[in-house]
Amino acid sequence: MITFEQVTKRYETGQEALANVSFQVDRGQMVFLTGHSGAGKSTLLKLIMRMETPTSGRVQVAGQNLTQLHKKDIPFYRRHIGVVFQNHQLLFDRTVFENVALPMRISGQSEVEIGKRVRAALDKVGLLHKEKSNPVSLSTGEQQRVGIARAVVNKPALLLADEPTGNLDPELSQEIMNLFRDFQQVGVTVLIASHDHELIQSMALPVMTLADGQLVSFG
Ligand SMILES: Nc1ncnc2c1ncn2[C@@H]1O[C@H](COP(=O)(O)OP(=O)(O)OP(=O)(O)O)[C@@H](O)[C@H]1O
Repeated sequence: MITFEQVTKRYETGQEALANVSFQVDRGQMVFLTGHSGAGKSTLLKLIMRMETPTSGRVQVAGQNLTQLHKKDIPFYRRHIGVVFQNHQLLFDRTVFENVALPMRISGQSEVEIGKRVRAALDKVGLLHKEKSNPVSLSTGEQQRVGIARAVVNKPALLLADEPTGNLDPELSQEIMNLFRDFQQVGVTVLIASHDHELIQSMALPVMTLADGQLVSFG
């Protein structure tokens, strides 16, 4: 699903964020990405989202060489990737339903389809009864689940999460992980960047470790 071949990313500042990184994540795998602050985790995720391009090497996602991806095709490409952030980036001027509906509105889908899929996504994260609420009235864990519902509403084949449990207590973190597991079990590939060693150790999952831009282990 994701293949990096000798990928190096050097920013314009001269900072080398990734150095000669190669790995493969198979379809349907769930993998942790870890490493110290500044190790290159966000850069790796940005390359997968095609928000950055490699200085050298090749990034391939779902059989598509991202360097060859035409600019006009990037929005369509991104539609197949769900992204979950630590600070969930919800809009507080609209309902939970509308927050989750946003990616589908952007891709111009019908009202009937939106209603069906948004409710299915909210049901999956256990928040169907909150569809009319404003996200501001929800707990942090619930807000994070709304963020996850929004990330999966377009049924992505790939789910990326950047510190998804950063501000949650261990119990809620576990809950979020169980949700990711559910998605993995229906065939979604899940890549989770995290600093949370306790959480990582509590899950029997492959771990990719970056240090100073190098992939030091994957197992
Ligand atoms: N847009 C940018 N321009 C220049 N340097 C950057 C840019 N983005 C990241 N860097 C640098 O690249 C290196 C890797 O950063 P990155 O954000 O990928 O690390 P990270 O592992 O995600 O860190 P954190 O856990 O703190 O988020 C760091 O030295 C960072 O300062």
